[in-house]
Amino acid sequence: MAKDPVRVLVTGAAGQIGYALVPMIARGVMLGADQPVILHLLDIPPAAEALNGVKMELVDAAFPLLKGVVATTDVVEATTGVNIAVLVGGFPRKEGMERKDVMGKNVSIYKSQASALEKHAAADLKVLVVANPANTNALILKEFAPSIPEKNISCLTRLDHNRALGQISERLNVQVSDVKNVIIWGNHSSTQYPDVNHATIKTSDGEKPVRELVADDAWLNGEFISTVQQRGAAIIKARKLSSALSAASAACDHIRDWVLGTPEGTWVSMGVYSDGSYDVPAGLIYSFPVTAANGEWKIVQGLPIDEFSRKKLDLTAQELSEEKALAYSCLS
Ligand SMILES: NC(=O)C1=CN([C@@H]2O[C@H](COP(=O)(O)OP(=O)(O)OC[C@H]3O[C@@H](n4cnc5c(N)ncnc54)[C@H](O)[C@@H]3O)[C@@H](O)[C@H]2O)C=CC1
Ligand SMILES: O=C([O-])CC(=O)C(=O)O
Repeated sequence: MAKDPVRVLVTGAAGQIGYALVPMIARGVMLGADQPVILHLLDIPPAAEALNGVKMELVDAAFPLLKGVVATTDVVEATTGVNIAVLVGGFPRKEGMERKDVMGKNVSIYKSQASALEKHAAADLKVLVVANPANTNALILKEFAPSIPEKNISCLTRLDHNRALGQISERLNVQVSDVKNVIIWGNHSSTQYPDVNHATIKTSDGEKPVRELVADDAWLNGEFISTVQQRGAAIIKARKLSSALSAASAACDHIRDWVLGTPEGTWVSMGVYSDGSYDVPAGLIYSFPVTAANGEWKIVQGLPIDEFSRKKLDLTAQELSEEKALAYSCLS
């Protein structure tokens, strides 16, 4: 029997990530090739005409899985009945800006969208915040939507995770699909800690540690980390626009693995509400290694954390605590 359609909200749908993301969702990249979808697209009035253009193109693409498109500038209409919300709407960072610089503009959007989602979305709503500062926007959303279970609110660090896989694959000249279990800890910002201490590569002799195959700790502890941390800025410098196709693809990976489950023996990185695991302060949205099954994620427990890593986990937690305070000061 055909499945019932899932309603997926994309905010900022007239923007550049939105333009890359909506066709992926309509093709089944996010929820599977047998899952019909109804897209809810939200943007603000100055972008209404462009948003309508996106809707026209979705119609023109004749996607078999796409059962409807609601394109609107009305938050209530956009959020009504949605099962999944991918929140991309906001102001992107420009060259020379840190993600903190876009804080004031964005947190107030997330406060008001929290209320709309709480009132109008489906009971099983899952939220992915993409817009920066992604962790802190997600935290504000959580705090101003107390009836949405905290386990249903997350932010995107999968792009950073995929960037780390990509760097290892390039360095060793191996297939990216043979690299797994890198971790992005902490904030989706330049303090994030891309950790390869538990990452492996599939070889003809079985799985081997990334550290052993790279055999260059100076690179792994230095340039590798800074390249992943600064990749967003490098893309902005090259394109004069921030990452879009890779961000859209990562958003699909994030939701797909959350809803459909992670492969056996593989974890991914997701920004989720901290419960104090790994001595990360509770009450932050922090990126952890997670596995998912039956639509629920779980933080991978018990990984040994060496002294080098400990400092980096703490540094990015510190930044998130400061961002939280700054966000509240922007809201007051
Ligand atoms: N977490 C991650 O890995 C990444 C996050 N980002 C962030 O994603 C966000 C979107 O990036 P782009 O698509 O490149 O930006 P964009 O400027 O092309 O699109 C943003 C869209 O959001 C709309 N918008 C603004 N306020 C809104 C509101 N209140 N409600 C609904 N829509 C609203 C704008 O009109 C625009 O159409 C930015 O905050 C960017 O920094 C970008 C790349 C990666
Ligand atoms: O760097 C930015 O502002 C956009 C972004 O989040 C990324 O590409 O990781």
